[in-house]
Amino acid sequence: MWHSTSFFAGKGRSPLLDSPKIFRSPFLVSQARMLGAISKPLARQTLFSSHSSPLSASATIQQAQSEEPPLMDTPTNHAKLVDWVRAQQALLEPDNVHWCDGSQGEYDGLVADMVERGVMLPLDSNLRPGSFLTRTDPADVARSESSTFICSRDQIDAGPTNNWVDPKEMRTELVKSFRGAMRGRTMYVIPFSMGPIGSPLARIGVQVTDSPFVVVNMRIMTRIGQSVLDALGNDKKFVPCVHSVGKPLESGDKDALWPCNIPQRKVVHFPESREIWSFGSGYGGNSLLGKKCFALRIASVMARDEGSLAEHMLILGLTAPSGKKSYIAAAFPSACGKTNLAMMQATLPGWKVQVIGDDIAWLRFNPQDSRLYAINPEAGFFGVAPGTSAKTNPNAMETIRKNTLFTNVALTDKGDIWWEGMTKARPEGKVVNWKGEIWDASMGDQCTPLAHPNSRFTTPVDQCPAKDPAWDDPNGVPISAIIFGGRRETTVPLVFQAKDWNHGVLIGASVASEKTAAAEGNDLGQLRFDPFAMLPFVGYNMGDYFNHWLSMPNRVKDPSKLPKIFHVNWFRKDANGSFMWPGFGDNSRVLKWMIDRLDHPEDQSLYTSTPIGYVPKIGSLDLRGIEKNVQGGVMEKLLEVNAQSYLSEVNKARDYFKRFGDRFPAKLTKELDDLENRLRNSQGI
Ligand SMILES: Nc1nc2c(ncn2[C@@H]2O[C@H](COP(=O)(O)OP(=O)(O)OP(=O)(O)O)[C@@H](O)[C@H]2O)c(=O)[nH]1
Ligand SMILES: O=C([O-])CC(=O)C(=O)O
Ligand SMILES: [Mn+2]
Repeated sequence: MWHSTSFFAGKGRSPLLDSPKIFRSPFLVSQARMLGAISKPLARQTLFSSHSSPLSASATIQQAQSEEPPLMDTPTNHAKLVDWVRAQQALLEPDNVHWCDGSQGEYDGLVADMVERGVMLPLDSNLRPGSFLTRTDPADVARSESSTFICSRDQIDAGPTNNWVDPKEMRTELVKSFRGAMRGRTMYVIPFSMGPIGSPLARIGVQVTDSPFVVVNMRIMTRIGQSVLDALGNDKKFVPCVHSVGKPLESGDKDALWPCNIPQRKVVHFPESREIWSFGSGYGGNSLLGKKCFALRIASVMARDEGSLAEHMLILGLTAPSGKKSYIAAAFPSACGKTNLAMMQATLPGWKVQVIGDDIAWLRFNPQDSRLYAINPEAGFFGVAPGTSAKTNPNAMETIRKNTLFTNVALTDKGDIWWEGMTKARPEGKVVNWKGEIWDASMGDQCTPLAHPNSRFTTPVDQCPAKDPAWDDPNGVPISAIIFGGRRETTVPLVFQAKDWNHGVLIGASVASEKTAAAEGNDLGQLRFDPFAMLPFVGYNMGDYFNHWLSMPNRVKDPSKLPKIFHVNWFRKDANGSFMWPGFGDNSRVLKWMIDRLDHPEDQSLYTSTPIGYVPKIGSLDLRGIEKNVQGGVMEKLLEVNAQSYLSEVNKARDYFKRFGDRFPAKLTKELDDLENRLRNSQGI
């Protein structure tokens, strides 16, 4: 039963611990077996000296020759993988090595251990079964863009938007940081698949980590374990990923609840050898290496080389009242509404939205039908908690009812979670905020916000009541429309459509947004360019990335089948600072307009042609049921295109694009010139 006092002590006794299941956990058995199998034959010194540096050994992983035959007891006969794991063991010097099999027993065992140590707090088993709260170190709460590096051989290939360090120098620095980094800890080996196992669009990675918290999160966010090793066979390629919290334990040291090493934190990518090294942070975007590091930074490089795309996009299935289904992908910067749009409960009668993915899309052309097919490489949602409520996102609320890992949210005295925006009023009674401070109503605004603005939930897609039947279709779904968007208080209308593909690429390249809490920094709310919502995630020169997008029409037999491109802005504000558009489920009205445009491209009652693209005629948006919210000129304002303001946008964009030098495509300069001319003509200047 629930005892609130145990929470406030920070060491809730898990209902799991009372279950004899834990003590018979197959995890412990398998761990013992693996430890014996792996660590015994490996004398650290011999191994270490057998490679001049395990880092350079892994750099040449594709050519590496195994110097010893694969050990019979490893769960794989993939010689290069075994060799690589041994090299990491030699470098990192963990006390134990555990190959993750991905089983429920393994997960339960790791969770039980973290509960016992107070790292994870079990929530009330009736209110929130199988769910836990973790509080991170207050300095480790978001992606750290200043310590994220793309270490291409030549600096120009990382481009002006990425941090770059010479790869040789970086490798020397990494050896310094990583040598002995796992002393006193267990090294977990996580084989993971991005995309349904066996899908032609899926790719495999193997992450070693000393964080059991990362293991349990990876099990929700990706497909992990033995089935992945089976898919890898004896010689298929994998992306090697090394992660350490960067806090080795010497004997007698007491471990921190959230070990990390902020001063030395770095998230490093080697695009040519397709490797990832992350040190010092346990926060999701820095430590779940399948997500931003692999599925975007490394995968964008692979996509460039293969003629496909790896994008920071949600994928949704939209069903019209006629039953006709379309799939839409949308790129918005971090914390700008992807999860909400993907899980939306449409307020427009007869329309239904279902989710395929909420953050990342891998897209590839099918030569047979010239259409772009997308998969969600992930298996879970790592969603922003604040603002999520039964009103704004009922599907998310239903998804997180059970088996969910919460990070940096507030804890109520009922043993449930809370965050700003979940309910209008704060919970009654005592609440522990994300820093562990106790708050009650008598304290007013102290200890606020109660949940960190970038607090998150980790939860399986499979639990989402709005999951699309094709969400894990190994062949992906055909995309009809691509949407770009950002958080813009002014200037940018609710929705407009690109005139053609190249104009659409300019629209993607010009995405700008007010900064959110998803990345660290003191510049919250400031406008920054975030091309394609990929600024922190492109693994190569962004100028080349623009070119790659421009090349898409040449890659298909029938370019008329390319998705149509749109831009949206849910975040326009009025003079009082309130959002003008109701947003959330009402965004279905904008999706419907897009489908109307696709179905009836010649119907002039649907749009006005403006210098920035096609904007809806007011009457063409279905506003039944929300007329009151948008009366008194609100719709006119939301759809207004102010040429003066847009000319100043063009100037800012021109200035921003200068940094790409001769890697900036001439075709985009032409698009920008054309846009400027259209705006000037409309003004008679
Ligand atoms: N006003 C308004 N706010 C929205 C809308 N959609 C989402 N938000 C808010 O924007 C914040 C972030 O939304 P998410 O859907 O989690 O953003 P995301 O793009 O998935 O974020 P990442 O996971 O960081 O990539 C939340 O606080 C939402 O409540 C909308 O249509 N209107
Ligand atoms: O990567 C993360 O930490 C979370 C996320 O989705 C984003 O920031 O876009
Ligand atoms: Mn994201």
